[in-house]
Amino acid sequence: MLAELLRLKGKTTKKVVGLMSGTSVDGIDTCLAEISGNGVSTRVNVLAFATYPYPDNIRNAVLEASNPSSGTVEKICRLNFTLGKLFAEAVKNIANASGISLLDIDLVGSHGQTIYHIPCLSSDSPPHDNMLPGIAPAGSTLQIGEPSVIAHETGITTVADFRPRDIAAGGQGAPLVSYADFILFRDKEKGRSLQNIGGIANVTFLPKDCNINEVIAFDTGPGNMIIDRITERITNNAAHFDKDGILAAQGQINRELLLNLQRHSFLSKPPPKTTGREEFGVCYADKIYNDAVKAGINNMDILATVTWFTAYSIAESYKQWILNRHSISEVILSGGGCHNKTLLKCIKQNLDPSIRVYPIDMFGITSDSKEALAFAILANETISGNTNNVPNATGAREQVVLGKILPGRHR
Ligand SMILES: Nc1ncnc2c1ncn2[C@@H]1O[C@H](COP(=O)(O)OP(=O)(O)OP(=O)(O)O)[C@@H](O)[C@H]1O
Ligand SMILES: CC(=O)N[C@H]1[C@@H]2OC[C@@H](O2)[C@@H](O)[C@@H]1O[C@H](C)C(=O)O
Repeated sequence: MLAELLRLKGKTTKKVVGLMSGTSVDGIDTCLAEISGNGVSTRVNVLAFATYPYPDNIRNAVLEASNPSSGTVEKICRLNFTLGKLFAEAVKNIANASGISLLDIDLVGSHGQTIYHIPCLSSDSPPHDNMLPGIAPAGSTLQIGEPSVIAHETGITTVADFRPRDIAAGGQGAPLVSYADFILFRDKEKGRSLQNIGGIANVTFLPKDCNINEVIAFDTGPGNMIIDRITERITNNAAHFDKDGILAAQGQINRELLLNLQRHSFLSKPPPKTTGREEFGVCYADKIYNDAVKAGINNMDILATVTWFTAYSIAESYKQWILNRHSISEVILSGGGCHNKTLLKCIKQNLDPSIRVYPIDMFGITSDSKEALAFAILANETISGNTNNVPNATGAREQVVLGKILPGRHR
């Protein structure tokens, strides 16, 4: 293993595969990139990207495992190795599609699949939550997709399980892409927001000419998660998302429903903050839908209103936590939500007209590939021995080296 680590540390340009499946549970984002250098001198060249969709049974198994009322230790235990296989297949598929041998890939960085996330235990958490009273309560997080399977099946050294070390350092274990955003997008002339719209939406704000400790990053709230679930309800599961925002465009905003949504406590919570299915998942969205139907609101208006609320939660978080001290010149969007034209229109309407809003694709990175690329970069940092969390984003007490390293087959 030492020989492998020394080989990798000595290699200035590496072929790295980043793997990420997020809270939308739509599939495995797989990015093959050439990464040169490390730290602030990192340079990346994306060679290939693909999303390998989860088969329906796997998607349902992940959603079931993520729900405390249906998940069991046996289901999670089995799913961990099943996803490890699928993630390994994703590496093999992207290598095959790119016409390169697995032997030419130096490293894999795998986020895995979040099953459950507890950002932090408050000091007054119920005893059964905080089982070690008197010892600083920490949060906890679980990502599965067994990296030992990835390393064994591909023969490639794999870095995975990035979030726990940040939580061990007192942070919330998320958001982590802010490190990659800093590496790739900091600018000497202007402040810019990198806004991810995945199942959950999160922002990295890079003040003009900032250093890593000046980065502001947090989850802004729901991304596609509520929109997806309401779309499933109004289409009786015929659709999992509002393609291009076509359905929401047919509806009108219901003021009463919007006011109710805007009262969600997450919006007024100061950073550092992260969220997930636990707060904005199926249970939350189903209650919103069922109450709205009882109030006589029609389906398209419900979808139009939650779409507007998602945009509002993003813009409102800028006003509350960024624009009070900084100016934002541009917002660069990534994540699958970029494809929702109605959501993009709502975001622009909620932001000051002076702020330019455009997709990340203008920087040669597709909106769907950014997170997978970020975990390739994080893996390169870990193998280089560099700290790669952003304490200002997660609340960690210090910068730490994230992840666990599983050596590939002996070369
Ligand atoms: N054409 C489209 N029109 C509207 N929405 C779309 C379209 N394509 C994808 N999406 C949305 O993007 C979502 C997937 O986005 P993405 O892969 O960025 O989420 P994720 O990475 O799983 O989430 P997170 O960043 O929270 O981990 C889908 O669930 C859907 O809501
Ligand atoms: C626990 C977890 O998986 N959180 C995700 C989720 O999806 C978006 C947002 O919430 C972000 O905080 C995080 O993922 C991204 C990749 C991050 O860590 O930056």
